[in-house]
Amino acid sequence: MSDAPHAGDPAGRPVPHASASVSAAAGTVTGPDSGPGPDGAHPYDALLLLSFGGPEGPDDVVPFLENVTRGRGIPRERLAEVGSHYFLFDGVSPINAQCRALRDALRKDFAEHGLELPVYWGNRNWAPYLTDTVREMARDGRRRVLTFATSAYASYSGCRQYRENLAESLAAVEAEGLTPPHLDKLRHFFNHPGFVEPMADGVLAALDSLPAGVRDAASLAFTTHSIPTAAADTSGPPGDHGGGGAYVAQHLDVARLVAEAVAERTGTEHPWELVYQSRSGPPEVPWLEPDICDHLEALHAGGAPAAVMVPIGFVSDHMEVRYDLDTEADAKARELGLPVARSATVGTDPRFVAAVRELVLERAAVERGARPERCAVGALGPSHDVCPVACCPGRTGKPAAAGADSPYA
Ligand SMILES: CC1=C(CCC(=O)O)c2cc3nc(cc4[nH]c(cc5[nH]c(cc1n2)c(C)c5CCC(=O)O)c(CCC(=O)O)c4C)C(CCC(=O)O)=C3C
Ligand SMILES: [Fe+2]
Repeated sequence: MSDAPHAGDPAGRPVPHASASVSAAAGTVTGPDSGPGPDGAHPYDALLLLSFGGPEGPDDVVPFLENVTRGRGIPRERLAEVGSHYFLFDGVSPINAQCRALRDALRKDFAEHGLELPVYWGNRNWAPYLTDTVREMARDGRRRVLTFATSAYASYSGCRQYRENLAESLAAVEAEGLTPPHLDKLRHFFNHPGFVEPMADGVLAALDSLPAGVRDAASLAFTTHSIPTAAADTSGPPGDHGGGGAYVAQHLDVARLVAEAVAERTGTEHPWELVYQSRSGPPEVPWLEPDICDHLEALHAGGAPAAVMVPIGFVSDHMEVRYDLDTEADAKARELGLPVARSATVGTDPRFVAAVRELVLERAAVERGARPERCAVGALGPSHDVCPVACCPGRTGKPAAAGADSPYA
């Protein structure tokens, strides 16, 4: 935080220097555990936690899936299949409970650090719906709101689609005669140490849970949501397009960072690979591969004694993790006789919660004209604050808020 005045830590601990060289391997805490300084989060008057949403009972499942897939060309069989995953869990997705927990953890962290910034929560696909939340913020008189979307990496699905949802909600609230707040969006956080370090800890714990005889030679299978290769190739700003785009490059860097942190702490270099899961869409459309289940087969065939599945694509243990990994991929591994463990997602790890606060304070300082230190680990550097024109393009050219091509300047 170079230009912004620095209040230090109310607990009286020394304030560590925010640095990209902070060792993920040493398990040290991340950037500045900083208080807000006299400007607080000015010019922002609220934080919006924006997420995917999920059903919370059997009657919600079909309407939820209709919301998710409207106009997306998902085959009927795939929908029935995905619906059955939710019914296995009584129609309850874990994601909303996890968002409530994150919202509450953020409120607590902000309060503990003297940051007066209300936290709202809205979803793309299920209640609390984003439009209802934007209306509530308008009624509460919020004028400028910073959005934290629970999606770490660049892609249409993880970035622009959320920005399109923001634009739709702004338009809907405006049409009701209300003045909605101006909305900005935080930079992608994939390479923030508060995201990377808890994942490295998770891998160490998962390795420890494997039988001692197979632990040292276990492979790390870093896994994320598959997307169409065409969407991957155009992910991120135009200059990053092609060859898997920013989406693949960002995941590869996180995987490498976690693998290196694990090697440093165990003294053992585990072989690793980036693989994909939760493929959807018609079979003739190419999506990123290999699939995690095929990868487990290949590992087994190649003589790997064990594997850790590391869900770097997801911030919490929602359905993609509980079903696609803990149920389906786990069954595949059992069938093969391959010992596997699944490492933890960051969830409400205090380092991740603190990272959100740091990102909020960083962006607020930028908007005040300061040049704060921008914490990031790995080779790619901190991501852009404002998505440039043609960043993560969609098929429809819908208006998107919180970017250089936003009609809501
Ligand atoms: C990149 C990415 C993320 C990570 C970034 C982020 O977190 O945003 C993500 C997250 C999630 N995806 C989720 C659920 C679903 N995703 C679907 C469909 C799709 N996801 C896609 C991509 C992503 N998805 C894509 C390209 C499609 C095809 C349809 C389309 O092009 O839009 C479908 C439809 C059925 C199916 O086709 O599988 C469902 C039900 C849930 C909630 C889980 C819960 O309930 O706990 C979460 C967090
Ligand atoms: Fe983007």
